[in-house]
Amino acid sequence: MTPDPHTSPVLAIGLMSGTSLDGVDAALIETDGQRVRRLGHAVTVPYAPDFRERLRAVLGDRGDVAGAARELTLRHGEAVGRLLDLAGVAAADVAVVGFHGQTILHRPADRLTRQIGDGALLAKLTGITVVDDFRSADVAAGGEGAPLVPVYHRALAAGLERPLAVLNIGGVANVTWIGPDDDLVAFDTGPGNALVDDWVMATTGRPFDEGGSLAAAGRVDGDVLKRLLAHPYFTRPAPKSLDRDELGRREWAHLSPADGAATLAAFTVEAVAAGQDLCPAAPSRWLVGGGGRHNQVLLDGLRQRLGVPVEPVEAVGWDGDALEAEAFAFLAVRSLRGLPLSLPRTTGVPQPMAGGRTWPAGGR
Ligand SMILES: Nc1ncnc2c1ncn2[C@@H]1O[C@H](COP(=O)(O)OP(=O)(O)OP(=O)(O)O)[C@@H](O)[C@H]1O
Ligand SMILES: CC(=O)N[C@H]1[C@@H]2OC[C@@H](O2)[C@@H](O)[C@@H]1O[C@H](C)C(=O)O
Repeated sequence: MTPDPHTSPVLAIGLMSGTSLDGVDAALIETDGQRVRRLGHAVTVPYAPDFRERLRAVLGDRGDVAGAARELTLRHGEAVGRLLDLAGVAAADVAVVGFHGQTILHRPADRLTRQIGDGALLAKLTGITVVDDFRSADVAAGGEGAPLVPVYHRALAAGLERPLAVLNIGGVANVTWIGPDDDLVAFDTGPGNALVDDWVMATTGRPFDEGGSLAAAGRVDGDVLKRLLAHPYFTRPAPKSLDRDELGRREWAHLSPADGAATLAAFTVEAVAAGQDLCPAAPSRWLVGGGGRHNQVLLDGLRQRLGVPVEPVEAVGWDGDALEAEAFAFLAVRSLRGLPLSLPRTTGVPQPMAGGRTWPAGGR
């Protein structure tokens, strides 16, 4: 029987440029948009420091947004090229590229979210159909527009124990709770690495706290931590989402570099612990993806606070650096097939919501 091109598994590439502004992750998967048949190669193309600064300068939707969007798109085109070379796959064999873009503004309460990147240009550069603008439809319908990875986490986690929590510690941290009937609850827990990164850069000139060594040498300032956790975000019910710098009010400016790193790491951990109380039932296991899983202070803190196994996602054979990029490959296939990207309990959208905008390979 000939496979149905509308429902059979296809090769898809996902591209994610996250809130850490550190680079673009690209990943290849094979999926029908419901199940993941195969995980393929993945690459990261790091951004040079001057491009990071140009991206940082357009956060808040100001400055040379068009220039940054164009350069970002070129970097993404480069990532696709490298991934295809590595995988030994021809562009013509890839059905779609899921292009998340770079979030430069996220204010769902005002029905605003903006991811920059030029989908038409990327389709032209790669010769592959591109899906972008994943969050707008959800936000326009009254949803948070984030997180969107939960449906992918659920597909990947088929067969694992429940209730399961999949935690991503990127610039911002977000959790997917997967219940006994495969029901989902998701939200951003609070800070991930972005505050620590900015602090470590400002006080030591290094881009992040390698392994958590600076935090390990410091002492948590209980008063500062208490003030940080008093932010109204932490008592808001789920679903909820954050903009990168929404929590940054610099209460910690007077601390030593090590004490600041320790206090901000504790902030990330305590925000996750607060998030556990928003889950319908306490997860029996936490799987951690994103760059924060390399920070030992974060992982040790989570283990202490959560009291159940907390492991990097590699424990179940996933790639913690590629998970979000893979998710946007999966979501792009779902978008082409009209399947929902978000659900009432993942983004607060009134009904399961489709989304994404398609730029055909041939250009039109
Ligand atoms: N070896 C390491 N030790 C400590 N921290 C690390 C290490 N490697 C990466 N990180 C942290 O992980 C961050 C990058 O994480 P990741 O790539 O998951 O974020 P992102 O995808 O940009 O963010 P988001 O998921 O919020 O969109 C770095 O900025 C750094 O803080
Ligand atoms: C608006 C936006 O870009 N949010 C990101 C960010 O980075 C982590 C967290 O905040 C999450 O909500 C989301 O990304 C992931 C990929 C998501 O949508 O699931």
